[in-house]
Amino acid sequence: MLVGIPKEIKNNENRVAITPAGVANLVHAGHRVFVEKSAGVGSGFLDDQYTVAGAKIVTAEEAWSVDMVMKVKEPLPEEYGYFHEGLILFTYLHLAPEPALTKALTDNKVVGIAYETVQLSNGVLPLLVPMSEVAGRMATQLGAQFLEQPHGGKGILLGGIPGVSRGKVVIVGGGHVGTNAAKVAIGLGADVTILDLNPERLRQLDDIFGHSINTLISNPYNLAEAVSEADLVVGAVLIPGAKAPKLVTEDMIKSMKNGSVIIDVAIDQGGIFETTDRITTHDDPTYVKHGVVHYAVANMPGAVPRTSTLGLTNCTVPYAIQIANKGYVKACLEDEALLKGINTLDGYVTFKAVAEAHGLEYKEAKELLESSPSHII
Ligand SMILES: NC(=O)C1=CN([C@@H]2O[C@H](COP(=O)(O)OP(=O)(O)OC[C@H]3O[C@@H](n4cnc5c(N)ncnc54)[C@H](O)[C@@H]3O)[C@@H](O)[C@H]2O)C=CC1
Ligand SMILES: CC(=O)C(=O)O
Repeated sequence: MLVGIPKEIKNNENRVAITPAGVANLVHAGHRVFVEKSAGVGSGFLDDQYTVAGAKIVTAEEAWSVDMVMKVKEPLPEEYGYFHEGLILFTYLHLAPEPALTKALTDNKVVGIAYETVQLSNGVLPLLVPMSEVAGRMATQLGAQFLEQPHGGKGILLGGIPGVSRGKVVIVGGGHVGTNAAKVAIGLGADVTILDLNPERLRQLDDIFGHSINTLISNPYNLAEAVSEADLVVGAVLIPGAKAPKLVTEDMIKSMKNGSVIIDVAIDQGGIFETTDRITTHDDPTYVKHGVVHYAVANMPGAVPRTSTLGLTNCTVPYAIQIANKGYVKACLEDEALLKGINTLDGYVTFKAVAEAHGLEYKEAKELLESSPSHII
């Protein structure tokens, strides 16, 4: 199979979908790899390293004229023109809040396999986890920074000092982002509260962190109370593949003190705060609404590309090799986790929550794959 790796074009997105080691693995398995010129530079990988590993350095157009494109972020409108029928696109897609991208993929009959919906039988999302680890740790780090007065915050140190109280961090959603945000917040000495809908998850968090955290079941009453007292709120809720629920209302934001900070990590799925009505960029990451600093960058790990590229590709490349070796039909029919990653196929939306988000017809990927000529042969 011919695999293409375009350079990412999103604002300050310096991750790349493959390392030279990943290229060597694909080449060793008998595949060809086209890497767009300078695609890896932001992550510290030079064209020469890719060449030595067996890749060919090409233009953007050539990197898209392949059987399978591996990317990091969802394609931007400038890239839709490269879509072609039967192209396998293996990347984060986040289609629920993206009607135009969903249409471009279905109109062009692209096989859209989304990293974020590949799901193991125990519910874990193996290709989202590494970036959630990064974004969760960054969320507290960034929150602490934006609480500093020169960055628009109320001017508090999350850990306090002897004789002065600690800052309050409220984390909504106790999954991978939430747990990693908590680790850093506890390390800084903050007063940490985690809300989750799932009591079993709260039990696990209690076992992990003990008395270093407070746990609260997530409901509008508890959320309103916790948010009103918080210095920093981290939005870390996920319903896989679906648009994020707007759990924190505008009134709750109004109840926060001026100079408080919210970090809406879940903005890639639309965000959980009613007031994060737009995505921000690493160039201009915050805006102030009702006196509260809002951060809503949808590619947070792009700011630490070296760590993120290594962490992401550790997990994505083994799946890419499966797809390249077997073809997507066989690979997805033989691996339930990968099958769940298919969001668009043969011109249809094949992920229920995405179809529901856009009012489009839903078709089961398995059915379409089983009736595909390459399966029948
Ligand atoms: N902005 C960015 O750059 C990045 C964003 N993300 C996003 O962060 C979000 C969270 O991801 P993960 O932590 O990996 O998901 P996860 O699945 O590990 O955790 C989500 C948690 O939310 C909980 N939850 C669901 N409904 C809830 C409710 N009503 N109230 C409270 N908790 C609720 C679940 O029980 C679960 O524990 C996702 O949207 C993900 O795509 C991840 C990485 C980077
Ligand atoms: C998960 C995601 O949106 C990211 O890593 O950018």
